[in-house]
Parts: sequence; C-alpha cells; structure tokens
Amino acid sequence: MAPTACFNCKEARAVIIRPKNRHKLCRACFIKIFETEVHETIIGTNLFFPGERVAIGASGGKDSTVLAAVLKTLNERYDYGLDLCLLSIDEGIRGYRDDSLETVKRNAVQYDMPLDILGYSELYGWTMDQVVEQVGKKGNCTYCGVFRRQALDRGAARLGIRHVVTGHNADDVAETVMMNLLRGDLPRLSRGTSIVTGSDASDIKRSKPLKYAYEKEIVLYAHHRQLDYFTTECIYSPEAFRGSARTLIKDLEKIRPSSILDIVKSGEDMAALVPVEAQTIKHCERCNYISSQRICKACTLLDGLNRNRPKTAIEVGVGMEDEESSSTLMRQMERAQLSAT
Ligand SMILES: Nc1ncnc2c1ncn2[C@@H]1O[C@H](COP(=O)(O)OP(=O)(O)OP(=O)(O)O)[C@@H](O)[C@H]1O
Repeated sequence: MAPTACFNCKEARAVIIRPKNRHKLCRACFIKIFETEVHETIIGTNLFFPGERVAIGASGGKDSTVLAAVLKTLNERYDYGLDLCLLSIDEGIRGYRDDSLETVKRNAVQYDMPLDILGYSELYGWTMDQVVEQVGKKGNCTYCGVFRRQALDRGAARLGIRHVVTGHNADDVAETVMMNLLRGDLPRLSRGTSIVTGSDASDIKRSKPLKYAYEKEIVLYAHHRQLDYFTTECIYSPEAFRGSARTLIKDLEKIRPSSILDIVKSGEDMAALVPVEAQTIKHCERCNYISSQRICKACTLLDGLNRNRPKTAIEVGVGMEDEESSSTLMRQMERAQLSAT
C-alpha cells in the first residue's frame, strides 16, 4: 500500500495520527502544529509579558519536560523575551523523586536553564516518606498536593519570581472538571479550569500553557523530539477519585476524541457562572499563605501530623488548640517564610 501523505504539507509521509482530530501528519508538521497551538494559547491569553521571569515547575515527567522544551523553542522563535528557569520540589520519596530529579538536572543542562530544588523536609519538617509512614498510603496524595502547591509558590518567592508555569494538560483539566462537577463544587471547578490561577491576594501567578494539549500528543511530541524524561509512576497510590475520573475520560475519548476539549470547554462555561464572591481568597492566619479558610490546608495537615493525628478533616478547617504543636508549626512556617523572602 502506498504511504499516506501528510494532511498538512501533502508531501512528506504521514507517521502520526493526531489523537485530537485524527489528522495524518508527518513528524515535522506534527511538531510545528503542536508548538503553534501552544503559542496561540499563550498569545490568546496574554500569558506572559516581555522580560518576565518564569519558573517552570519541573518534575522530570513528560508534561513538564515537554513544557520546558516547548517554552524554550517558542521563546526563541517568537522572541517572547522570557527569562526561564526550572523549579523542582523534592517531596522526599526515595526511589521515585530522587531518580526523577536526576532527569531534571540533565534537562537543566540540555535546555541551558538554571535549576532550583526545594524540599518538603526543609519547608515542612516532613518528607513524604515520613508522612506515608505515619498516615499510610491511602490519602497521602492530599498531603502531597497541598504541600506541593505551597512549595512551588514559596520556591518561586525565594527566587524573586512571580510566575510559575506547570505542565497540567487538557486531560488533567478535564479530570478536574469532572471531579468537581461530581462533588458539586463549582468554585473549585472554576479555579481548576482557569488557565491562570492566583489572585490579587497572592503575588505568585500560576498558569498552565499546555491546558489545551492532549496527554497523548504530549507523549508523541516528547517521543518525536526525543526528549529526556522520567516515566516511572509515583510509588504511592494515586488518588482513587481522580483515577476513576481519568478512566471515564479515557473511555469517552475512545468513542469521541473531542470529548476532552469539550469537557474543558464546558468547564470554562460553567466557571463563568460562578459568582465572584465564591472565589474570594483570604490569607492563612498562621503562615499568611492564600487560603479560603482561616487556617490554610497545609497548616491544618501539618498540625495533624505534628500531633500524631493523621486523619485531619481538612474540609472543615480544624483549628489548632495544642500549644506545643502550635509553636512547632509556627517555627516551621516562619522558617518557610524566611526562606521565601
Ligand atoms: N516535584 C515537582 N516539582 C516541580 N513541579 C512539579 C512537581 N510535581 C509536579 N509538578 C508540576 O505540576 C504538574 C502536574 O503534576 P502531576 O504530578 O499532577 O502531573 P504529571 O502528569 O505527572 O506531570 P509530569 O508529567 O510533568 O510529571 C507537572 O507537570 C509539573 O509542572
């Protein structure tokens, strides 16, 4: 059978069927189209300004590695004038994060970007290995997610950088939309859907330039550009609810490839219906980090850990009465504040 010509250039041999729309493309056209779509997202949302310093949340995985590679390419091609660096959080997971950080260190050399690494143990006095030892594998993702979010902000602040980009892709956003829809949590759905998060209350902006990129296309891009990335899954169990949402979306994608972007679009439309008051953000009374509650989730979780009481109900914002753990936590958060300034 004669080789199929590329749908785009009509000349080279097609080697890829694009998951997004089933177009048959050659390698060069796929790479160019993928990059152009990310560029259009960046331009269409005014994501950056010339001269901006931007930290790329780098885990060594496919998404953040592709993000770093694409941003470097686009920054040079379109002259964005960005000052890019890599920022990695070491959660303290032996046999997983220590290995993936080796990949990030190589990426720093490959992309000629400075790399800064900040650890949970330094910030919170706990590694994830220690957290799991105390709370068990079930539910540990909650701790890790809450701590990482704050750690990225604090890492950026330490570098004097006010914009952190992450490798969250369209599949991740679609999962978040589904999960929050099923929870009936529209304010959270709204925050998770937005390309930029952060608010006037926080001076660190966070964004997801790969928000409209399919996970499968990210893998294809990494493969065809022969990027150096880490493929091992976290050794601790993934969040069960997100896993179910993921399976549901993957099943929908098989029947209807546009499902992922359709869910993202529906999420954006629903987010527009959320009243502004519901998104009001305050500061944690203890560590000053942005929080919708009096005490932020990280402080609440740390309080529970420090009191050897792992099953903390973070959703209801448990207060902290214990004097001793309060002062331990204060010391930890003060240390974090100091290193963040
Ligand atoms: N340890 C970390 N240090 C810095 N950034 C991180 C870290 N872990 C996650 N991130 C950021 O958050 C994004 C989403 O991470 P998550 O673990 O949910 O997804 P992922 O699909 O595994 O991402 P990746 O393929 O980049 O590892 C990553 O793309 C990255 O930008």
